[in-house]
Amino acid sequence: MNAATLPIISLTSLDSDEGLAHLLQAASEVGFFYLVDHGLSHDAQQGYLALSKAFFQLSTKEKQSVDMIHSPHFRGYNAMGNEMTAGRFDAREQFDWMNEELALSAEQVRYPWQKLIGPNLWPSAMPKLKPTLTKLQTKLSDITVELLQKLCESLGVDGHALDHTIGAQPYTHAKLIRYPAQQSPQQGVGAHKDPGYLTLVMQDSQSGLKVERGNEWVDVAPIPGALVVNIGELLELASNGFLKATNHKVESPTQGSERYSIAFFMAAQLSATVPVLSLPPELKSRALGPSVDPSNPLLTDVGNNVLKGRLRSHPHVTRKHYCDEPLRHLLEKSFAHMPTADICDECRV
Ligand SMILES: O=C(O)CCC(=O)C(=O)O
Ligand SMILES: [Fe+2]
Repeated sequence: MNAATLPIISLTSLDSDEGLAHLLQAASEVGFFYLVDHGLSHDAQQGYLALSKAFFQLSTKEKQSVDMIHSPHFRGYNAMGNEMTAGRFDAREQFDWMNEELALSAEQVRYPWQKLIGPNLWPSAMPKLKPTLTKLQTKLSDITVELLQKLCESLGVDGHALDHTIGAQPYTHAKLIRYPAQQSPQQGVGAHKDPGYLTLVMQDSQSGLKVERGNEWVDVAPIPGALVVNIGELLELASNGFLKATNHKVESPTQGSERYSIAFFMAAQLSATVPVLSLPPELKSRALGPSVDPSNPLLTDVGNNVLKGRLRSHPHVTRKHYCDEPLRHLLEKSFAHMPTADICDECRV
């Protein structure tokens, strides 16, 4: 499969039954597609990617001033070698931001996922980063909310069937990402599924993103102006496995040219539990349940499903902020059904 055969969906085509049928096919058979006519122009995307490049060109000291190690809320900068996927280090540096919020006090934290709530870290050396990325977050959030409603319609349920899990605004998490060129192909990010409802990826002109199809890894080559969409674990759960959260990974570039991307993850509110939608009979009989992987159980309680990924991806942040009592005990309760040390090998949760 290549760029020509990965489905291309126009957001403005989704008012018609034909458009919805095309969407349903892409989301259920592939779990990955290109989105066009979404309102974020190619030039605007290039502007955001250029800003991202400028961020990564800041001095090490400036980037370290917003290092994620300072944030129990998993926000900020990660240098190369600070992220693990599928038990191996990823060859990428990145800057993460989420909904801008106030942190809860220690007494208010009853569940470990509540530690995800908090402020972002913004570098003082780049004052325009905060307003620009906040604007992008709003735009991408609006696109995903509209797309989620269209996916519900395509499944034959009320377009607003999942709105109550989102409330006034979804949980959003975004990353600026730089994959430096390597001597030989390396794990830019290892094979994984995304935890939320939907992910949007903006890519520069450098390939590297690959999606699993059968036993093959196929390229998701950049198409100018198109956003890449993939289905996350929460949507696989809500559709009882009818829609697929597909494994994907990024291979580092090798020919002297680095790769930039921006990934945007949209989920229900962290406090929500994702319902299983009542699909019409013709789809219900083909929804065979979500995938079962003992090392990666899909959790309908959104906060835990999101936290599971963050704790495993950034073990240095986990060790610094989550391994001491009383949080360690709460973590153990939240993930009691998972194998020991699957979340954190330091505190053995
Ligand atoms: O950089 C990309 O193209 C995709 C990144 C990704 O899959 C992720 O961060 O979850
Ligand atoms: Fe991903």
